[in-house]
Amino acid sequence: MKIALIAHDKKKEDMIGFVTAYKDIFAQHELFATGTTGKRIIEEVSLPVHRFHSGPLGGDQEIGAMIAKDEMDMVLFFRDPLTPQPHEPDVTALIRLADVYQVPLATNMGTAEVLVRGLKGGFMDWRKLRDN
Ligand SMILES: O=C(CO)COP(=O)(O)O
Repeated sequence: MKIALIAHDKKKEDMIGFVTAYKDIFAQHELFATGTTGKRIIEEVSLPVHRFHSGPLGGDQEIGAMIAKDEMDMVLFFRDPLTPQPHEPDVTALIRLADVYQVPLATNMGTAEVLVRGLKGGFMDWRKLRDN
């Protein structure tokens, strides 16, 4: 599966801890990330990650483009709801596209945990349901 990993600055420690905790699962999938999030995962968790631009420079939109092409299977986006983001429209657009295409999207660690465990269990039939 293709999984996008994105974390706002104040959530990056959480993302590193989360990916480390579930490294055995993530290692079996193809990982994509916005620039700084991806760099930290590569350096601190030692997993291969395809890095896009940093979020404020278009990374969210690049991941959104993959969603629009039906090339992304899951998005784990640890948002910081307490800090204004200069690229808030891009963040909103990414979440909107996930809803348009019904791609599983977590915006916090609690939901991400359920999705990743679901991934391990093979609970990924949403395309079959969506495309009926
Ligand atoms: O801003 C982001 C998502 O909106 C994340 O971007 P970085 O991973 O480059 O910090």
